[in-house]
Amino acid sequence: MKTFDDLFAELTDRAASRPEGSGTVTALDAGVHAQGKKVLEEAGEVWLAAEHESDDRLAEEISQLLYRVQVLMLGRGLTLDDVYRYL
Ligand SMILES: N=c1c2ncn([C@@H]3O[C@H](COP(=O)(O)OP(=O)(O)OP(=O)(O)O)[C@@H](O)[C@H]3O)c2ncn1[C@@H]1O[C@H](COP(=O)(O)O)[C@@H](O)[C@H]1O
Repeated sequence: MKTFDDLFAELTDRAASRPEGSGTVTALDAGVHAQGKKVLEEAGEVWLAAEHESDDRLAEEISQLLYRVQVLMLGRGLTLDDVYRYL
């Protein structure tokens, strides 16, 4: 099963190799403003799912929020260590 760190490594590779058809590449090219909007949008969906949807739907929304946070991190050039040192 993929972990948070696994996904970050995968997205870092996408950013470097820029494979055709990658949604991550498109999201990175859209810039930090668009990336931040996606984080906010997914956070809202997580909130709504937590109040109104099943555990499985909530978990799916959380996975999308984690993905969007990682895209924003890459967009700003942050590493996992930059964040983990505050945990
Ligand atoms: N984990 C994710 C992931 N989570 C969410 N998303 C994207 O976020 C979308 C869901 O978010 P929204 O609710 O905003 O849906 P949407 O508005 O229809 O999305 P868009 O039209 O804005 O793309 C999905 O359709 C994906 O485009 C993800 N896209 C990719 N990944 C993983 O990232 C890796 C790299 O993916 P690619 O860059 O696409 O190769 C792979 O392992 C993927 O599984």
